[in-house]
Amino acid sequence: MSESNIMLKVEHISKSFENVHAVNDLSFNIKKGEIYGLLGPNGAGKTTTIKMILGLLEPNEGNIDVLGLHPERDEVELKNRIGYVSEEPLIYKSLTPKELFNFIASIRKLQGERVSEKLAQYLDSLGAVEYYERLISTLSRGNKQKIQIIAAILHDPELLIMDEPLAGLDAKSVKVVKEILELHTQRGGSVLFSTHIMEVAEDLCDRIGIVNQGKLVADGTIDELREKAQKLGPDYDLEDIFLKLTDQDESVNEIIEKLRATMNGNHK
Ligand SMILES: Nc1ncnc2c1ncn2[C@@H]1O[C@H](COP(=O)(O)OP(=O)(O)OP(=O)(O)O)[C@@H](O)[C@H]1O
Repeated sequence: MSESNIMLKVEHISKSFENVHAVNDLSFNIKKGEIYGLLGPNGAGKTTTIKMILGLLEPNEGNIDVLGLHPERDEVELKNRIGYVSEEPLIYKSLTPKELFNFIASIRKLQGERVSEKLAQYLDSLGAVEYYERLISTLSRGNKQKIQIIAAILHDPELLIMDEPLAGLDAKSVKVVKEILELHTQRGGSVLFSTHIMEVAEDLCDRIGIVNQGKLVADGTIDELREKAQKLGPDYDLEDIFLKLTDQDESVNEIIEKLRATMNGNHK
């Protein structure tokens, strides 16, 4: 694949907060039409990585190239060409979805029948029509998340960046969002998303980067990671390799044993 097909290039980035090494020498890239998942346990450094890609945090070291742009220097152009779904859907609480989409349409200069048709279709597919004119602050977490997803994708961004996008969504909405992402990549769009759930990454991603303690401990297609897992033993699957690479395999059993011992002790 040629260089021009690389939509995001992250090279050796690091970020520390006082004495916490949140991200440590992390590199990966995303190609055109690809869904790339950053998979890691809580606190692995996924959100910090995403914030550096968006220019919301400055890396201490390393380089980031997003669609040929610099995250901080080219902030305005970047905003027009990417879509972002944050971990916490807290934006524009004092508006209704209708007001929010009117606002987005005006700042992004989105007009015409095609945009209205797409918006109506997204709202309908995600069951959001019924709360279209209710204040966003009064919506449930999952319903706020749906509005945030539509807001991020309505302008057909070349790169969609999503931090735990399926958290809080019901099964039907998860299916619809997956379909929206598939259609987005079929049209040549790319997606970066973070998750701590292996099944979500396996189901959705063309490639996965496994992150642990700020480092990329594995990177590859599902098949490549599956091959890696099988090298560990005949019964190893993707979940096993994820748990092993993120040091969660043995520690969880120890934690459960200690928990049981303490709780049972308390009842004596
Ligand atoms: N502003 C900050 N100040 C201090 N430490 C921070 C800050 N932001 C993140 N960290 C620390 O950096 C590490 C990585 O956090 P980050 O939010 O990137 O992880 P994550 O992989 O997104 O986790 P989760 O799945 O729980 O959202 C954690 O130890 C976190 O406490």
